[in-house]
Amino acid sequence: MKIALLGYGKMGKVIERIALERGHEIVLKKDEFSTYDGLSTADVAIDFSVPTAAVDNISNCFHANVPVVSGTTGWLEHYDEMISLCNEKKGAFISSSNFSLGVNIFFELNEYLAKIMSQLDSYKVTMEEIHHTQKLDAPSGTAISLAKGVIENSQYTNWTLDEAQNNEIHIEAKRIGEVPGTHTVTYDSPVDSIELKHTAHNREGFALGAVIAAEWLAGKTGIYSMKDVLNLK
Ligand SMILES: NC(=O)C1=CN([C@@H]2O[C@H](COP(=O)(O)OP(=O)(O)OC[C@H]3O[C@@H](n4cnc5c(N)ncnc54)[C@H](OP(=O)(O)O)[C@@H]3O)[C@@H](O)[C@H]2O)C=CC1
Ligand SMILES: O=C(O)C1=N[C@H](C(=O)O)C[C@H](O)C1
Repeated sequence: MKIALLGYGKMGKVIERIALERGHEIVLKKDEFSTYDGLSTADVAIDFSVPTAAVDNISNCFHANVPVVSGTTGWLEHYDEMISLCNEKKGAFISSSNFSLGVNIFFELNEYLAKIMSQLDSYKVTMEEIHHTQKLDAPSGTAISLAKGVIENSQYTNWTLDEAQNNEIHIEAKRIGEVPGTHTVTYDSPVDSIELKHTAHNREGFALGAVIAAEWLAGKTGIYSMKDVLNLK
C-alpha cells in the first residue's frame, strides 16, 4: 500500500518505521514547508501534524480523493466542517484522539464505569492527563474523548481545566519531561476511590493503531471510527 505521511515529526517517524516493516511504501513525507507532491498517488494518507495544519491536510486528501486517517489533536472546532467535506467529496475518513488498542479498550471501560457510577451520588469524577513538554494542546484529545464518554453516560454536562462547578468534570493537564501519554479517570467518595489508568510506555501503540486503521480504510468510502476498525461496536 502507498502511504502519504502528513506530518513527519515524533509520530510520523514511528509510523514510517512500522509501515515499512508491514510492507508498505511511503510516497510523501510532508512537514511544515514541503508540498503535497505525491499525495494523489497514495492509497491512504496518515495525518499526525499540528492543530493549525490538520484541516488543510485533511481537506487536501478529500480533494485528491485519498482516504485519510487523522491522529492530530486540537482542531475539534473544525470537525463538522471536515465531515461535511468528506460527505460532499464521497471521501473516506477516520479520526481518533488515540489510535492505541489499549486506550480504545480504556474508552470502552470508561463508558461502562460511567454508566454504573451515574447511579451513585457520593462519587465525584476527575481526570488527569500527563504528557511531554513539547505537546501543543491541553487538555489532550484523549482526555476530551474520556470526558465525552462520561458526559454521554451520566449527569455530567461539560469538562473544565478550572475548578469544577456542579456537573462539571475537572481535567488536570500536566506537562512533564518526555512522558508519551498517561491518562487517569478517578471516582472519589468520602470513603474510597476507584481509578482507571492507561500508561503509554512509548509511541509504538499509537503508531501501530494508525497503520492498522489505514490498512482497514484504504479502498473504502465513508466516515468511520476506531470502534469500526477494532470491531468494538
Ligand atoms: N491520535 C493519536 O493516537 C495520537 C495523536 N497525537 C497527536 O499527533 C500530533 C503530532 O504529534 P507529534 O508527532 O508528537 O508532533 P511533532 O511536533 O513531533 O510533529 C508534528 C509534525 O507536523 C509537522 N507540520 C507542521 N506544519 C505542518 C503542515 N502544514 N503540514 C504537515 N505537517 C506539518 C511538523 O513539521 P516541522 O517539523 O517542519 O515543524 C512536524 O513534522 C499531535 O497533534 C498529537 O497530539 C500524538 C500521538 C498519538
Ligand atoms: O501529543 C501527544 O503526544 C499525544 N497526543 C494524543 C492526545 O492528545 O490525546 C494522544 C497521546 O496521548 C499522545
